[in-house]
Amino acid sequence: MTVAVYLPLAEKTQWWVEMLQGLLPGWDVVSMHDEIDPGAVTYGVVWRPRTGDLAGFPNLKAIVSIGAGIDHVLADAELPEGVPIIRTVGKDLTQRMREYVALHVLRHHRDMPRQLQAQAESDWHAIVVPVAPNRVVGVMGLGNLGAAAAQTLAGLGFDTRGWSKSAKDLDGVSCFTGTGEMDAFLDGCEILVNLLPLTDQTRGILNADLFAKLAPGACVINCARGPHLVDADLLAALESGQIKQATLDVFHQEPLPADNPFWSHPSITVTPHVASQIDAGTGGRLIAANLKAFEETGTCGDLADAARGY
Ligand SMILES: NC(=O)C1=CN([C@@H]2O[C@H](COP(=O)(O)OP(=O)(O)OC[C@H]3O[C@@H](n4cnc5c(N)ncnc54)[C@H](OP(=O)(O)O)[C@@H]3O)[C@@H](O)[C@H]2O)C=CC1
Ligand SMILES: O=C(O)C(=O)CO
Repeated sequence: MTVAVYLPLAEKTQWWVEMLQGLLPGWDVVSMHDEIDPGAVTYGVVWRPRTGDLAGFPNLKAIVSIGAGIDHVLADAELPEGVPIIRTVGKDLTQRMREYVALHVLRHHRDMPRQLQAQAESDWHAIVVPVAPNRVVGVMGLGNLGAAAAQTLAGLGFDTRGWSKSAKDLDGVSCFTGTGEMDAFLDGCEILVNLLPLTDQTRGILNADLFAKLAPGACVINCARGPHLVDADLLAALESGQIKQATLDVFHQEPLPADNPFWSHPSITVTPHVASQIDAGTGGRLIAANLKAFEETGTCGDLADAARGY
């Protein structure tokens, strides 16, 4: 078996090649940054593949996304049809996202940005906020990450809501389903967390119309994909006060260009796509396990649905 690996940075790709080679004895693991024999490649392991690379492998059995999302694979305009896509999910990734969401929800809940501003002004400004059960938080997307994040927030005592495409039943979380229940989900929501996959249905979902349905002065945390957000609508909603604060981990263009106004906006916290980053250690083991299972059985537990988009 030959596994061809691609990440935009050649150095990082090499790091994954070495990790996977150690975990897949007897297999060949190569970098797509090097010259390779396209006919030998049976598996592609990719993050943001270059258009046409995967189409150049005539014997491809499956494509592995180095990540939970598969939008970056589906973005390849020449993606070979019908080749299964395996995503990478696991408990370390879920744990990391739980931590990120808890950190930023608590930060907004306790109004830390205002508290830090007071400290900078040597101002003994005691901010009293509602207790968590009186704070409505909502999580969009109740998959591996969203469900875990919502249950973490419920465990902290928040009045927690979740929204997904199909009906869910999660302990401590009020679940809303589909477009029909979206307005009820958003109504009165004070802190909104986005953990949806990027699809044709969800692109641009964080827009002026949605912001207007939240509680006035709500906070928004986007830790899914940059194109979920209409950037100009967020800036306008911050200007009007409808949105008080935002935490953004993902962006239309990554790395976020130095001249992007988000960097210096007083009400925006920027993190560089680190909410739940996969490392070659944990991720490598998950990917190697999926590749071995797929090779032996023709399937594995983490198959994505390309037609659905996630
Ligand atoms: N910033 C970071 O570091 C990371 C970001 N991510 C992002 O997080 C996203 C979510 O990951 P994960 O939890 O594993 O995804 P899953 O595929 O497990 O879950 C997706 C959830 O979104 C729901 N959903 C999809 N489309 C719609 C829609 N149109 N309306 C309502 N709900 C919808 C699904 O509903 P249903 O259950 O009914 O199908 C499901 O509950 C990834 O796609 C990726 O973009 C992932 C990892 C790290
Ligand atoms: O797993 C994903 O989809 C990611 O965005 C990893 O950073």
